[in-house]
Amino acid sequence: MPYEAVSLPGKPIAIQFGAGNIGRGFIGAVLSQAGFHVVFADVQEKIVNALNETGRYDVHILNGETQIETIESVSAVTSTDLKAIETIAREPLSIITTAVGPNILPRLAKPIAQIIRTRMEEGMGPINIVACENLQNATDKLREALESELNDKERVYMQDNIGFAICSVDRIVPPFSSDNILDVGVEPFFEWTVDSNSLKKTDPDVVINGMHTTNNLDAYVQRKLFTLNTGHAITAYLGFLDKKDTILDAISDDSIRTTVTQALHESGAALLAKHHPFFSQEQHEEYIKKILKRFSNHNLKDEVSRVGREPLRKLRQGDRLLGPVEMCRERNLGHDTLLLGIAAALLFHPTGVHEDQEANEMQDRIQQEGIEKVVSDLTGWEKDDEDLQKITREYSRLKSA
Ligand SMILES: NC(=O)C1=CN([C@@H]2O[C@H](COP(=O)(O)OP(=O)(O)OC[C@H]3O[C@@H](n4cnc5c(N)ncnc54)[C@H](O)[C@@H]3O)[C@@H](O)[C@H]2O)C=CC1
Ligand SMILES: O=P(O)(O)OC[C@H]1O[C@](O)(CO)[C@@H](O)[C@@H]1O
Repeated sequence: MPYEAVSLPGKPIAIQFGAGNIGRGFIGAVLSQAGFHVVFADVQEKIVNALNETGRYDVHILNGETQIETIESVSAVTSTDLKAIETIAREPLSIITTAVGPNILPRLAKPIAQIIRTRMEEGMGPINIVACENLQNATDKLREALESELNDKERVYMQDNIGFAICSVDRIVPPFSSDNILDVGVEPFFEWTVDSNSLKKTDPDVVINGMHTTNNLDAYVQRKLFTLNTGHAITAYLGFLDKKDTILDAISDDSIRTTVTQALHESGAALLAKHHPFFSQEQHEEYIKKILKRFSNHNLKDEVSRVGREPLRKLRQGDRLLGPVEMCRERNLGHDTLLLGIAAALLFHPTGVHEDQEANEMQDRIQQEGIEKVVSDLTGWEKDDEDLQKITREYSRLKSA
């Protein structure tokens, strides 16, 4: 179905790339509730058509009661349809957000470059781009991909007119089953924190309720990634080894809960050392408790296979597993439980419907090259590094358990 201009008098437009769980369940919903008409750009035709046919969907807040928020004033385009993308670029656009996954993000360079090009040709003013992905500096990575799509003149326009704001995005939105393919199920908690220093003033200029801005973004990003995501990943990997299906099953196991709590205290000590006085020991203790409570939400069916997905990405330097370990190493702080979490990640290998391409690739590499070489490549450490040896010992122990 061809895209038609939205042209809603007085209504600013937001484009949300990715109409998946976070796109519909969090960022798109916040933007719609803040007064935007939200155009989702996705590659799934079924979702694009359904959004255009109904122009609304329901967000089910999974808190044990029936609480539904209806999200209205939404439509959609196919993200590869550059003609449609060009049409939206001419509208009163003020923000572009993404939630497609870190590995897909560079593919958005083409459609977003089209938007920038069109706006330059039309002499249009500033807009902001915020990549909402579980990846440190995701927005910067998108900007780098855009730079290679644009010519010199377009790059200058981009520098002057496009705000690239890094953010931290926190809401657990697992897949949800419902008669309506557009409906999503979300946990009640949400926190979207955006770097205020990078945002440009747009016309129309909109205050976005639900989007918190700060000039200390680094601390927010690392606190979230190295606590929520670190704890979630270790729960998933230990749960997988213990044949648990869901995060709830895994975190309800005393032994797994104790290990995850210990890992979060190791990571927490490094976060406090780095970011004090941004948050205090007491505040961080509360933050950890709250996260463990969120993992224990009986109304979420969040499978360990989803939370553990793409283990090689999660094992990259600076991500949720090696990131806190590096912070501990730099400060001489204990991190043995985090190393155990890494060993568990290296054994992640779901099969059947949950089969994971990266997990398969990781297992093939371990089989062909040996565990020491793989850990050395992932971490950048020498084979005789004490921590590398600890990981391989834990790996062998868990493997034979
Ligand atoms: N689900 C969650 O609870 C959270 C996810 N995140 C992050 O949000 C991002 C998205 O995750 P989910 O929403 O869970 O994934 P998802 O798989 O539910 O959604 C991704 C969407 O992107 C679409 N997509 C794929 N290629 C595309 C392209 N070329 N152009 C436009 N759309 C495309 C897919 O069709 C899908 O609808 C990831 O970076 C994830 O780490 C962050 C916080 C929470
Ligand atoms: O989306 P990723 O990076 O694969 O990791 C799954 C993670 O994303 C989340 O869905 C939300 O932060 C967490 O539930 C989980 O830690």
